[in-house]
Amino acid sequence: MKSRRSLPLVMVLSLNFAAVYVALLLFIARVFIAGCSGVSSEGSSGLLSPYDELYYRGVRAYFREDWERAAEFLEKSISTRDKILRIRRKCHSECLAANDTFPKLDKEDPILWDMGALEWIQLQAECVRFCMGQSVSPAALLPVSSDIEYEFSTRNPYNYLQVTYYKLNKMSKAAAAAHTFFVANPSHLEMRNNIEKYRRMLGVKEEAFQDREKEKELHWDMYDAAVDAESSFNWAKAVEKWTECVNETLKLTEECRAQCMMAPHVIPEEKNHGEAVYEKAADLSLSLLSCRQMCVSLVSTRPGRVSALEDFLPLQLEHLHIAQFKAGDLRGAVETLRSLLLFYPSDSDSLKNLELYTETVDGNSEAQSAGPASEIARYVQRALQEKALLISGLLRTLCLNLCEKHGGGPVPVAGVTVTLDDQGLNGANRVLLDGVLSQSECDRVMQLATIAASVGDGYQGRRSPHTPHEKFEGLTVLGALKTVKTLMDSYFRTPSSLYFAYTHLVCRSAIPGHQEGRSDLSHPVHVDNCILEPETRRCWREAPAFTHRDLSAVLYLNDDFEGGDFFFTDRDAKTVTATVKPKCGRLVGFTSGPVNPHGVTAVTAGRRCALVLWFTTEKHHRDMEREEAEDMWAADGQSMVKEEKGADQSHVKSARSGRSQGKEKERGRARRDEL
Ligand SMILES: O=C(O)CCC(=O)C(=O)O
Ligand SMILES: [Fe+2]
Repeated sequence: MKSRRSLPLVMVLSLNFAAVYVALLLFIARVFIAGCSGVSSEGSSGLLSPYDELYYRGVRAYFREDWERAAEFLEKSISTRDKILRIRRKCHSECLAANDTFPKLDKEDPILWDMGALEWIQLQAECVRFCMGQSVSPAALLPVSSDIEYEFSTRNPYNYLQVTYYKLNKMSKAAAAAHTFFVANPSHLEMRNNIEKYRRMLGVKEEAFQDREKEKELHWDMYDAAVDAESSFNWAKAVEKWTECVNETLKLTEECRAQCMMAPHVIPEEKNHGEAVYEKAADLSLSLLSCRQMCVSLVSTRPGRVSALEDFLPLQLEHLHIAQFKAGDLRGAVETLRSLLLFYPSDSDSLKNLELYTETVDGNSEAQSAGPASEIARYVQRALQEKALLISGLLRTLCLNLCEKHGGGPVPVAGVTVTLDDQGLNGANRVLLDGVLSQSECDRVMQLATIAASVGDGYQGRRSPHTPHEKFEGLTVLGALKTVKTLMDSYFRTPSSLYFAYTHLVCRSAIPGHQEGRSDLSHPVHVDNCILEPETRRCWREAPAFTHRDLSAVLYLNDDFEGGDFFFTDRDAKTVTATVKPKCGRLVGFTSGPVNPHGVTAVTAGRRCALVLWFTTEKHHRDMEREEAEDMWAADGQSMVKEEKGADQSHVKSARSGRSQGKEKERGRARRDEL
């Protein structure tokens, strides 16, 4: 007998331990969260244990070099996973039969569809969970980590098993494990060498080199057999093998899709958050649909290959109808061709073939009346429907972010009127409101700016960051301006809750004696939530821009100055599309993104003051400082505003200053500590 010691065993000892380790930590957390400390590897309750736990036990035993235990647990993890997947498949079909009214997309009201889909998903998931609960322990019902899924999908358990069986001197089992791993990892050189060595070992027969996962990939064998039969013109056999292959492919795809139901779909909790639930419902149904779509490429990818065989099912149908025609099964050929036409209804080759077949069978009414195979018809119908839903869902999600028309909602505050809308302002998602503040309110806020300036606000006496011809003062105003939020919320019909992101009062004063021949702007053209690149007309939604800003509002306080017009431009930052003359109580509101580049012309005389507000839909970006100040104000019922000392010009620099974003956050934190 040849020596076994020559087999190098370093190969798998270095195998993905890091990944396993990370996944192990995740698993421990999962068990901890599930509170199921007493999971028995044997499943003492008679229920199946979590296969990831069994796998970790196996891996731990492996690294302890406890080979008996390693083999036991690794094998158990593989067989338990198979059982659980089978049960899930069975439960899925049973539940589908009981809950088979998948919602149809309502084009008029996609939100209703999402809610319908959400309800359907929940019902189905609940049914599957209950069904599986009969044979699977509660811990094993929880989704496993993606690391573990990756381990199994790359057949890594067989990598461990190969060494384990070698150590246990079970060479045939080691050879099978090596082969099984190698099928999915054909460029693994060490495993190739190992297989060579096993082959040279006495006592290891050729049959030992079996693919233990073959059952899950039977369609590839059928596929290869069908191609073989075709090349030897054995049409009857080709028909048989292509038929088997089509059926197996459908079965595997359905099996894969059934698993999507259990992917970690989190049901929205914030029921009271109105529209946020709709968005989550949309996300949820989208993630389910994309998981199901992914199955098509998974099933069309040979083990060990990276890319899928394109159009796998139509390709098989194409081969099948030709084989059927050649074998003289005209009825079958017509039926298959009709199935193929479901995928590509206007494919000219298929239509010509159909014509040819029908001519050939002229008078054979039985063949003529053949329709598509019902199973394929169902499959295609559903796949197309899901694809349409997926595409419309993705478009809708994109649209919510990019192209949805905002604006046009009511302005529910007495005395406030819409002066100009999108049309009047010659753009999208813009509004000009008047009457938001009364003259006395404007005066009061203006006084604050004056007080702040006299007590030495951080901006006082400084040159404007944008132009040396103006003095620049700024101060944060907290507490007030809920009205602005109400107006913005209502007019722009924001789909989710709005939060104040940042609010401040900005005054720009002309410096006498510096106004000759000015050609600069008080505030250069910019976009509030991205970095505008006028040359390319692109806007980079990345740091240092305040990317979380969704809506912008500027509330003007006075008009006793010269210049200082607010204006919108095109993305070239040059073509002015609308101009707004500030005055007390006038509010210009707009979405903070690239459809609304804007700037301020030079203030050439006097002092121009405005409250500038930004809103976000991202809760974690809300202005804590403002909320806390508001709470304080509510508690002592005194001042409505809180002056902020040491404010710097970073706020008005908006998207262009790298420092400013960090500072805004930093200051937010510092202030909270002080409060
Ligand atoms: O003061 C204005 O009119 C506009 C200010 C502005 O666009 C900004 O601060 O980002
Ligand atoms: Fe701005």
